[in-house]
Amino acid sequence: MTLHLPTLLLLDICVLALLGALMLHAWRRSENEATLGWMAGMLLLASLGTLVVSLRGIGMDSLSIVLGQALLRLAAGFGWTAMRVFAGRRPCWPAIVGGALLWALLCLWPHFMSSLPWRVTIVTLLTVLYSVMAAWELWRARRQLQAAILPAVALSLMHALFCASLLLVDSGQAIERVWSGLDDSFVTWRLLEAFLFAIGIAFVTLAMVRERAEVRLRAVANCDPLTGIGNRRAFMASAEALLADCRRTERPAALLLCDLDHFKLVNDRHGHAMGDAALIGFGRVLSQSIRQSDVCGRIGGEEFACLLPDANAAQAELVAERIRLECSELMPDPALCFSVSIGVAEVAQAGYELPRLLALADQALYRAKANGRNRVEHYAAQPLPA
Ligand SMILES: Nc1nc2c(ncn2[C@@H]2O[C@H](COP(=O)(O)OP(=O)(O)OP(=O)(O)O)[C@@H](O)[C@H]2O)c(=O)[nH]1
Repeated sequence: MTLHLPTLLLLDICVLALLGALMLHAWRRSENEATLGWMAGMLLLASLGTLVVSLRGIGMDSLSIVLGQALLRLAAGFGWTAMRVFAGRRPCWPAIVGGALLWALLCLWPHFMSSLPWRVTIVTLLTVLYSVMAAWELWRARRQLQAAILPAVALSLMHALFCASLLLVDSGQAIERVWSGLDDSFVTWRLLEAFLFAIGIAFVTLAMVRERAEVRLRAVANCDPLTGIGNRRAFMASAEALLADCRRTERPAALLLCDLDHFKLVNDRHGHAMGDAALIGFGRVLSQSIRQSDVCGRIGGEEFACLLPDANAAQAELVAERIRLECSELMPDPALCFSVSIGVAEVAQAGYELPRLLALADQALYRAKANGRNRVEHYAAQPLPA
């Protein structure tokens, strides 16, 4: 099959420009997510570079060769930087413009300018280099990227491989034939591959940016902004899932309901900033006192909850006692009498229903408050104190 080169060039220029404009729009809408800005730059530069390259043959050969290829190398530098900033690294300007500069400098050398194999070799090597660098930027940061990066890595490596293999079989002879008037499908296939790569990498980048934004939004929606531990919504969802797992595997579980004592006094006497610091400190004590398999959260103003799988009431009371003791050491001023009351309930009494477990733990908490605060009580089916 032979593709019509002028049609392909026109399509390439228009589609890249359109994609670049759409990417620019996505960049502005995403509150300036830098990856999209660099990707928009890559697409627009690629469109412009292709336009300048296509001017060859109408009396502007030198301009087309030097400027067109320099713009395309700059586009490759922008594409690499899009992946680099997505991976959390800063743009490196010398390397971004390095490819285009090297190209322009080599073009000052008449022997290089007159040698098509040399020109094609350098252009291809620079493309391969930027593509491999883009894949490497993503791969080295893969554990913290919170998005599926494999499509982008695979696309970049396939692009590099394709260009490298063309270099091995051609070294510019096909281009010579095309521009001297002979039709050759070889160059059109190369152009088509670059075109498809640009479209593919643009969509894959959009998907990566979107996926990461969703993961971050979900984390924000589930996190209590003051203490940094889970909020009520996150606690309820995780605890429900954990309880369902315990029910399925017939494991015990216990729930701790913690309420800071006389917290209104802390705020009234020492100000809200001190109250906030106490809440932050308690959140830290709580998350450090439990195992990784447990879940905890701030479920109200000064109310916190923990679900402990594989623990009965006696084991849960030990954990609660540890939390209570650590809490009493939180405040530097002993006059503050900063303490916590904790109610404990277990699934042996409440069953595997979270609302029932919370209700029984709440009754135990009420008993702890009524019996003088700064203590741990577990649920007992006795009448509550008045
Ligand atoms: N600083 C601060 N205070 C909060 C926050 N959320 C809730 N509070 C305060 O926590 C206090 C809770 O007071 P109460 O419900 O009367 O309970 P308490 O004073 O702890 O008394 P007991 O629970 O009976 O020991 C209120 O003064 C709330 O304003 C917060 O995010 N920061």
